[in-house]
Amino acid sequence: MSTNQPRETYEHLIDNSVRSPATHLNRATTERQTMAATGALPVVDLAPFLAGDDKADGVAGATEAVREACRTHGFFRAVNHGVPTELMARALQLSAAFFALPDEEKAKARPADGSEAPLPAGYSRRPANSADKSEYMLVFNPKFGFNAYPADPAGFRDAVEECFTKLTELGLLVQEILNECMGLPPGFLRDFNDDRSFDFMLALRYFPAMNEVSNGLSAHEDGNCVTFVIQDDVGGLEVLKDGDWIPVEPVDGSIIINIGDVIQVLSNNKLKSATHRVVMRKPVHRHSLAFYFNIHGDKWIEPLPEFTSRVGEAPRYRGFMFREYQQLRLRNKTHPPSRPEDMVHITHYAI
Ligand SMILES: O=C(O)CCC(=O)C(=O)O
Ligand SMILES: [Fe+2]
Repeated sequence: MSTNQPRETYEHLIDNSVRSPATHLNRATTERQTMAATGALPVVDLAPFLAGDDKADGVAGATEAVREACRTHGFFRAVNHGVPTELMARALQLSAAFFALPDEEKAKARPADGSEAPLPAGYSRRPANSADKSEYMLVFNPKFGFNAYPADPAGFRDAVEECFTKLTELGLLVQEILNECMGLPPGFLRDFNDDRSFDFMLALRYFPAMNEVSNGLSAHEDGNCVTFVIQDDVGGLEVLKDGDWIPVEPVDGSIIINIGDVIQVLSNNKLKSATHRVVMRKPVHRHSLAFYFNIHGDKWIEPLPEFTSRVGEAPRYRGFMFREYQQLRLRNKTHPPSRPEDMVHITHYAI
């Protein structure tokens, strides 16, 4: 994750989703959150947290629902999360319009060489030797000035930036909820992870299934703190749970949230960074937006005392600098290039 990574080496940092059936989500906040499943994925209503009052009805139940989902699946579907459905649909639609442009047009959305960004921003495509088949636009928090945008389609940049802002707010909220779920002192994660310069978002387009089924994105775990996925109505994202691949069905207006390796390590495996993948089964493109709520590369990551010495449990991981882990993930995917078995997982630091 150092600056000036050669262009071909950054794509696998991405461990990384446009409209869906007219499913109407129940907006009512129930006293006790249910673990009701759409497909088999837990659903959590975040409305109680957005009521702006810690004591709002439903906060305790929703916190418990998040804890349970992160413990059992590492994944959940969030509803009433504060990101407008209209914004998500607009961003996906404009993203699809961008990817439909000729390659020469898309290639113009590239930053000048020498950018100081943690990863090269702008348009790219997974190399031909990659098992994964997609193209994407990578953006950082607009305030750092790293981003390169296409001139067309009009409104794409605004939609992407609005999404970035809303997803950052959601990331901060989910971080607070996880802090509570993990029983940490109030504000611990907020102070520990107070730099937003490594957060990034991908607008992704996957290619139509070639035969009946094609690889979209190989099985992986996300290396960051928490990931947020907004997907169109095509489907293909799947989560591994107890040996079975569970489909993450598209549901209009919902956002998929999953725990990454950093939280799994900090919690000494109490919360789970689940294996997931994208499998293309339809002869159409798939679009998604994946937002990586990350942590600064210089942070030292190790299991917290709350989950080790204070409870008499052995740490399951040795400590590491986040940047080092990210670089290992990159390098092993590209030298030699790109076989799923070359992927470095968090087990690299397991004790
Ligand atoms: O596109 C998706 O639905 C998921 C992407 C993903 O898993 C990732 O980028 O890490
Ligand atoms: Fe992922």
